[in-house]
Amino acid sequence: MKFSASARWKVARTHATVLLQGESGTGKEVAARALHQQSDRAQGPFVAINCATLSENLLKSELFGHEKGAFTGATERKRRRIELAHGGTFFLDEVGELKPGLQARLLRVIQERAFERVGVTRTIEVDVRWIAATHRDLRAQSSDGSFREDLYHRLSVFPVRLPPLRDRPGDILPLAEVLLARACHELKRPVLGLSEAAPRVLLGGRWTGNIRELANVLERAAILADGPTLEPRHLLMDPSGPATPPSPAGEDGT
Ligand SMILES: Nc1ncnc2c1ncn2[C@@H]1O[C@H](COP(=O)(O)OP(=O)(O)OP(=O)(O)O)[C@@H](O)[C@H]1O
Repeated sequence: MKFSASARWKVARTHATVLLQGESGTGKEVAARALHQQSDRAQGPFVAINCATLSENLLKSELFGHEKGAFTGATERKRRRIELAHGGTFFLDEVGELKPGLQARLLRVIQERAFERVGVTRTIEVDVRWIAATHRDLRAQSSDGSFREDLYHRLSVFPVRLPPLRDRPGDILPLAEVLLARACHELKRPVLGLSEAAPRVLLGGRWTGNIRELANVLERAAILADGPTLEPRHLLMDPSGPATPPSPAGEDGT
């Protein structure tokens, strides 16, 4: 399913659940924050959790919190992230990594807009807008049984695919300018300009790490460049990734 850019901004203003799909580094978290900022919840909290980095138990406790005495070591009541997101947006990153038990609990929260803290039966109502992201094919996962089909349908009310950078070469240079300015700003140095030869090198990259890789290359370049201009020799690309054509001798000033 493909939606135009204007359709994507229409959905930002709604409460609809959005599923962002794309390779690592394509900007899923940036898109989730932008959707939140464009919504009428912008003044509310934006709470994120990465489902791939925590163990199942820790993730359960982080998401739902627990009541004092719910298990050994639970010495005090903990409000956790779903409660903290009340009135705002909850961003579930790498949702395809959720284990089946947590998938079931999450489905209940999304369907019933309420949940129970670990250790209590009293339900807590929450008003949360859900945005989920994954680098996996969640539809395929739901077909092969590794992801609940009902949860997949709940999450993919409005699916948005973020294409890899190599499939949108027209975005490379505009993004490079923004990322270079950001890197220079962080390094507290005047913003560098691109030399005449630098765009060819940037456009020749494979960018398997997508925008994140582009940002890293430009940050390194901003550290290395000592004049006002960024030259091809400052662009240290990952040798396993880019397919940069060799530059004619002397073109980059080396
Ligand atoms: N539109 C954009 N403009 C400027 N920078 C961007 C844009 N999109 C992404 N970036 C930058 O690219 C990097 C990766 O973005 P982000 O973390 O959103 O990607 P992701 O798809 O969520 O990655 P992962 O799946 O690995 O978590 C970040 O440094 C982010 O600031």
